[in-house]
Amino acid sequence: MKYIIKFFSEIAIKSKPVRRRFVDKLAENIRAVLRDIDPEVVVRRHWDKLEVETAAGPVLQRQMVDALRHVAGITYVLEVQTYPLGELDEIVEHVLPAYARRLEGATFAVRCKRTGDHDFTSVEVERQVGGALLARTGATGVKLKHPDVTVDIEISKRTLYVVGERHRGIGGYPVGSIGPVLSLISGGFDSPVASYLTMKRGMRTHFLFFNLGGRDHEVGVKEVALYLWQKYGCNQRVLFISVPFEEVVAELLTKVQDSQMGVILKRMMLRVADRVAEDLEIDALVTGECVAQVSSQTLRNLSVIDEVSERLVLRPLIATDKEDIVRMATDIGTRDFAANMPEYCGVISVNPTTRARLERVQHEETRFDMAILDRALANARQTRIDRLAEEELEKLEVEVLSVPLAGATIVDIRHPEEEELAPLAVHNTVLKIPFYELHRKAADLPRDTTYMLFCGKGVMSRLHASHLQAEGGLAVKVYAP
Ligand SMILES: Nc1ncnc2c1ncn2[C@@H]1O[C@H](COP(=O)(O)OP(=O)(O)OP(=O)(O)O)[C@@H](O)[C@H]1O
Repeated sequence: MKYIIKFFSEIAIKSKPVRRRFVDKLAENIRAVLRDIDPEVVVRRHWDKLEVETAAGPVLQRQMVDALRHVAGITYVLEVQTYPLGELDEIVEHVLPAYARRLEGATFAVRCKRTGDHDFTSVEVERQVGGALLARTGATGVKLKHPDVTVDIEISKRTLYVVGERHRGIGGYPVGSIGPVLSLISGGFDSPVASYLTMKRGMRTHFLFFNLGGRDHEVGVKEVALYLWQKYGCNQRVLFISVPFEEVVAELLTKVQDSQMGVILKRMMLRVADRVAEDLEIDALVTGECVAQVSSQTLRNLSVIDEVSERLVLRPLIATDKEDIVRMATDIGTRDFAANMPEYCGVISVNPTTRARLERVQHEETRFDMAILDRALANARQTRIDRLAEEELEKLEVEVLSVPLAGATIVDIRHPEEEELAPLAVHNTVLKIPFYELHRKAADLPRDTTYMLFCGKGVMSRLHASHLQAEGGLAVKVYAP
């Protein structure tokens, strides 16, 4: 099977060298994503498109299309058949089998895109193919505006491309083609969506989490970061950095006026983020803040917060309605994480200020022992995101087996969409509990059996297994075939 990858539309206005750089990056990302599914996959570069060729079977093909639909920088993935270009009537013979079934009872229009020198025009191809399809299929008629089916043909020099299914991509820029950012992620609805948007716009997005107290919260945030990276990150190397902030919280609770606490906590986060970013040579920070979403998210407060950072603070969601954010979270698959995120201890003012005054805030901060920030930074844990699970495993002994144990119950923790694409074929009893529900449902699982967690790549399952084991009570192993 061949696929044609249509670029993001903004590429049309780029200079030649910039265009080449973006296209190279996109090709590299596509290779990185598809190699996991088909190591033999071939990706070819053309000026106006990329071509992907695979000899994999239909199940893997579906997985490949699904993966491509989440690679930033792609507007369309077209399934195509290619033929050496012959005469006009030969074109008809190639198009007919690809469209006959879909045209049954439908209106259609033929669209032909042609590059190279030929002794016919695109319009002539459209007329000839259209006439033949009308005469030889069950189509009800030609309709140039809003047809039920568009018959897509491309002719490039001596090659004919007959386009079958067309899948919409997410658009944006290839991840890694724009500079890196450090995203402050807290696992609610907003910050994962903000991180997705920076990834989609081509920024290599590293994750920074402040642990305010609560292992469950940390595991939950790691999971959502890992999910975003696996689905949209194109295997780019990124870091997950976890900074212990319990001591900061304790200091704030004892030293700072209640109404100023929220703003000061965010200033403490930005101070640390700024230093982490400096070390990593990252120019911008990202947060999920949105003006007026909660009463303390005022422009005044945000500018007082920003005052401590030397770096640009990007807020991709600043003017987005909450319902649109939730819709985006649903579309990208992070909604369920947010809805199931374990409660965590935060610094919540009973009556937060909405008009922070810089002098007042600075005065409050004189009582705060800034050495605590140095300690938090010194104790930060920085892990390559693809190694998160190994790091968790180092802390605990969780057995990883490549074959299921007789009598064990396999828990398939993949996202339902992923599970549907490649159902698990084992003889054991299989429970389907998506990872975002596992924590909640684990409490009700009978204790008299061994559970083997399974996920596509073996990362999420390791992360969860060590977490469940740490909580005690369940006999858990990892099934990683
Ligand atoms: N514990 C944390 N670790 C990292 N970043 C955080 C943390 N808490 C808040 N932030 C950052 O500050 C922003 C605003 O914080 P706020 O408390 O309003 O977020 P939230 O409601 O906890 O979570 P979210 O923004 O993910 O919905 C977040 O979007 C996130 O970028």
